[in-house]
Amino acid sequence: MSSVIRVNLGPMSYDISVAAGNLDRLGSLVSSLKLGKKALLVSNPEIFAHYGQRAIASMENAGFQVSSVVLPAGEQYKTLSTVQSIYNSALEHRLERSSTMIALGGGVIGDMTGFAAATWLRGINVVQVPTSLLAMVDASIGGKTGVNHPQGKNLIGAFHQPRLVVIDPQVLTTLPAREFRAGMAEVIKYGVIWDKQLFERLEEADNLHSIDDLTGELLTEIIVRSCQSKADVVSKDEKESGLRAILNYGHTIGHAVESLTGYLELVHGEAVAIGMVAASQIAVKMQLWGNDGDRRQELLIKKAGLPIHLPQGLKIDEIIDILQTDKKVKDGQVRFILPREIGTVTISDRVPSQTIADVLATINN
Ligand SMILES: NC(=O)c1ccc[n+]([C@@H]2O[C@H](COP(=O)([O-])OP(=O)(O)OC[C@H]3O[C@@H](n4cnc5c(N)ncnc54)[C@H](O)[C@@H]3O)[C@@H](O)[C@H]2O)c1
Ligand SMILES: O=C(O)C(=O)C[C@@H](O)[C@H](O)[C@H](O)COP(=O)(O)O
Ligand SMILES: [Zn+2]
Repeated sequence: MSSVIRVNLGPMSYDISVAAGNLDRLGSLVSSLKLGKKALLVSNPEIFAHYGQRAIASMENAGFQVSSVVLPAGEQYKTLSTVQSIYNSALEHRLERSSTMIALGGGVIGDMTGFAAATWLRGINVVQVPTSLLAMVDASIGGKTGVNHPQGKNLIGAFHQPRLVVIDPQVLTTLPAREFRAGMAEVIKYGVIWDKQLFERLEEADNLHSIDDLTGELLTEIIVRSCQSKADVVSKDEKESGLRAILNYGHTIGHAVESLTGYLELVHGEAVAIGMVAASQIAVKMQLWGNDGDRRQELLIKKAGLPIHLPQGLKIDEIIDILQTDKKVKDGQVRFILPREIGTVTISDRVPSQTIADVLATINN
């Protein structure tokens, strides 16, 4: 099964192509964009070892001159100094304004490559080739690019849309199970914020722990529905002036927890799962939604083997403090995305600090 989802942004519109075997079609897919002939492939050691040569061969067969740069793996390396290595490589290989950076990897590689492309020569092309479930359903789409600051997650960045997103679900066979589960957190997010039918499809599955729990058809359906949800939202509000903030469901607390644990204890999707549990309980306390929605979400999060409690050793005051660095803060008010019913959320800047503290205490280990 193959699908093409369109992100509609006027002249900056682009396709998300989802099909088994797409990695070997990368060159011909990029060729159809009529970009310059030089390309820089950015990856990390493990992903490059699995898929780098296939991606390069496909690009070269389509007539591109391809160079590559391999960055260290891990969220702790999503920094300006790692991006510097991409700039160095772009300089060494004389990338031009018509050239293309190819991000082959998870969200960390995607965010950094996107940011390098947004800033090199004041902006060159980027094609996203996501290899983790999380990057396929979320990070590769929508043009949020950037790196972490020591004081907070994704504080440095730019909006820079890809020219194309190329998804090959077959590469998920080598993705570690923990990373698969992390991707499921963002999938569940779409079910809660936008796509009730997706939520119900997930509820029907016996297990969501690993790729082996799903048929190939269900996996593709989950990827395509998630990409469609993100494309719908981004097409309506590219730069998060309103609606797009709903994609941040679970991220207010999630980012705080990631940042406070130095990006070493939890992966992004796990932190988002904890953040969704917190946001849901806040919504229950504020009588925005009932216990049933909260229970159904928690069941799904558990079914995906994701955490529902804060990691040990975090101080609630510190979490509340760091919420002030969240990008959604407006006039000093922390904004939360809160569920109302499965498939519908609301944005609120009226969550009392005591409610946040009470909920954090409840989910503290
Ligand atoms: N820009 C956005 O809109 C957006 C959206 C969501 C998340 N993000 C960002 O994405 C990052 C998280 O992305 P992630 O979960 O992909 O983490 P990641 O990029 O760290 O990848 C997770 C791990 O899986 C490995 N991996 C990836 N694909 C593989 C494959 N096919 N086979 C074997 N190993 C593979 C990677 O090497 C890495 O060790 C965070 O920095 C988060 O902030 C950005
Ligand atoms: O695309 C968006 O918009 C999102 O919020 C998607 C999130 O899953 C993602 O983690 C994003 O990077 C968070 O954005 P930020 O602006 O809070 O850093
Ligand atoms: Zn996220």
